[in-house]
Amino acid sequence: MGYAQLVIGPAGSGKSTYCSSLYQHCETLGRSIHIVNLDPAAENFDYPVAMDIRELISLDDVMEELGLGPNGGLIYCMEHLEDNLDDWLNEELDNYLDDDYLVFDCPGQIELFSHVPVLRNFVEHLKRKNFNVCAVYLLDSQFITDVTKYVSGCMASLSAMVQLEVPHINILSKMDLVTNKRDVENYLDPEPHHLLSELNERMAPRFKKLNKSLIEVVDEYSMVSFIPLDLRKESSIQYVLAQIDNCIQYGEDADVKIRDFDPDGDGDE
Ligand SMILES: Nc1nc2c(ncn2[C@@H]2O[C@H](COP(=O)(O)OP(=O)(O)OP(=O)(O)O)[C@@H](O)[C@H]2O)c(=O)[nH]1
Ligand SMILES: [Mg+2]
Repeated sequence: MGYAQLVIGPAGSGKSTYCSSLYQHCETLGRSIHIVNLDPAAENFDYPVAMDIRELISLDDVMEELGLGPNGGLIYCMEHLEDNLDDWLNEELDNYLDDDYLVFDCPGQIELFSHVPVLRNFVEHLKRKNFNVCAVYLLDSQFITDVTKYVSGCMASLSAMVQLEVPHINILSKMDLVTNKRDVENYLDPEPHHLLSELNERMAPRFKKLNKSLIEVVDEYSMVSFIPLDLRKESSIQYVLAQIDNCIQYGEDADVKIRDFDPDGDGDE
């Protein structure tokens, strides 16, 4: 059984920074973790890259040879990855052991988890390879400065959740940029009524019915809950990681192993 986090979220929401902080955190703990770059456009990394999509395909080549723009080029690269799950990805995964923990740093283009099936097929593939997978959706804390932004961020997260069908954790990133902590409280686990009245206040009266439906959708999926992440604090990273580990049952199996392991070798329990 392997373990995997798929780190997704809008462009610039802090996915790669989260990955590198997570790597450092685990390194301090002496815990093994491997970060995989799935962004064919990424150039600089603050973490050791365990696997790299750029070894399979380069965005620059695609743009140049096929005359595609950056976003079309990215979709092309990701579809190429999809076509190569059985060979390239499997070969790469063969380098890892059963218990390994992989973190996939994804590109930020929203279409990858809204309407293109690439990531879904990627996740399905990992599941078939016996990985417990969790989607980790990062939303920039600046989204809470405006309720309309916040709701659109929630909808994007929801569409990822519906598309991917794996356990899903929402994180509010860049908490160091939030000056008024009380503002945040209202958005971590918000009251639907509260959100609705704020939306109504913010938007023209003719949107009232739409607002109500939107909030109902978000509420019915009961997914609007965010864990705040402040990368300056080890305790914050630790808390987020514990929630994710719990979600993919990491550690539970390890406990079983430790219990099953009989150091005396006499077989008595
Ligand atoms: N203040 C602050 N800035 C952050 C934090 N995390 C990321 N940033 C900044 O936000 C910008 C984007 O961060 P990235 O980690 O590259 O975001 P990303 O989600 O990987 O971006 P894409 O891969 O392009 O979608 C960078 O300038 C980071 O320095 C944080 O916790 N606090
Ligand atoms: Mg990135």
